[in-house]
Amino acid sequence: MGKVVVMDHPLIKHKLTFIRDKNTGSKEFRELVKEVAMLMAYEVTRELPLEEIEIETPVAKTKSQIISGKKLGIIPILRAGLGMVEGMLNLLPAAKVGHIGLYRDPETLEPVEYYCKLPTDVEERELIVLDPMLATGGSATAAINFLKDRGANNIKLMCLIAAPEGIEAVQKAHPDVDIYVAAVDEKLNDHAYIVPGLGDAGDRLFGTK
Ligand SMILES: O=P(O)(O)OC[C@H]1O[C@H](OP(=O)(O)OP(=O)(O)O)[C@H](O)[C@@H]1O
Ligand SMILES: O=c1cc[nH]c(=O)[nH]1
Ligand SMILES: [Mg+2]
Repeated sequence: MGKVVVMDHPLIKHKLTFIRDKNTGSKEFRELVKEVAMLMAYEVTRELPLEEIEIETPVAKTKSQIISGKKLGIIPILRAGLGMVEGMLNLLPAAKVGHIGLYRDPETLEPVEYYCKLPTDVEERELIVLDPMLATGGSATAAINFLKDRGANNIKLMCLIAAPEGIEAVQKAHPDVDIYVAAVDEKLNDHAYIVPGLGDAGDRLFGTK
């Protein structure tokens, strides 16, 4: 079973409070989502393999470590996942970005695909799927299915807020995928919104209703 890593850093908790607040407008919301994604990138990359190279400082030759040629891919689930891309790229500038367009049908709650553009060598990359919200888990599960159908086999999922139901659904469908979240909330409401959550992440990022 994949692990679930819940961030416990004070900076993440602090910023998440203002992300949740309904009085936070789109500009600040976008900035905060970007910043939390950047802070989470630090944790989600913790296990990247290192290799030692020789360099010369102004004082002496020495051996020092770099990330060992691992190819990364970040995969935002449109739309709301887009809000996390810039923060990730700030720390992982060489990562390729693939996009999966999905929306959740408000009646059936089933994910509907409308776009998919991935790096050609997706099967060779370590992939991090981005979506602020993991509610029923239907969208994340479908996105990971797309990636696996195209040969990907090294996938992590990174979300801001998860419902217990969503974590359970992804773990059941994809037991090989580790899940990184800033918070696990209480439950889903009758419309499958996360409680207390932050509302509709896409609408708050982009100012739509
Ligand atoms: O876990 P689930 O029950 O599938 O719900 C989560 C999905 O719902 C939201 O997207 P939405 O459908 O609102 O699309 P949007 O990003 O375009 O707003 C969110 O960004 C996730 O992708
Ligand atoms: O709470 C939720 C659930 C799904 N999608 C969102 O944006 N928010
Ligand atoms: Mg939305």
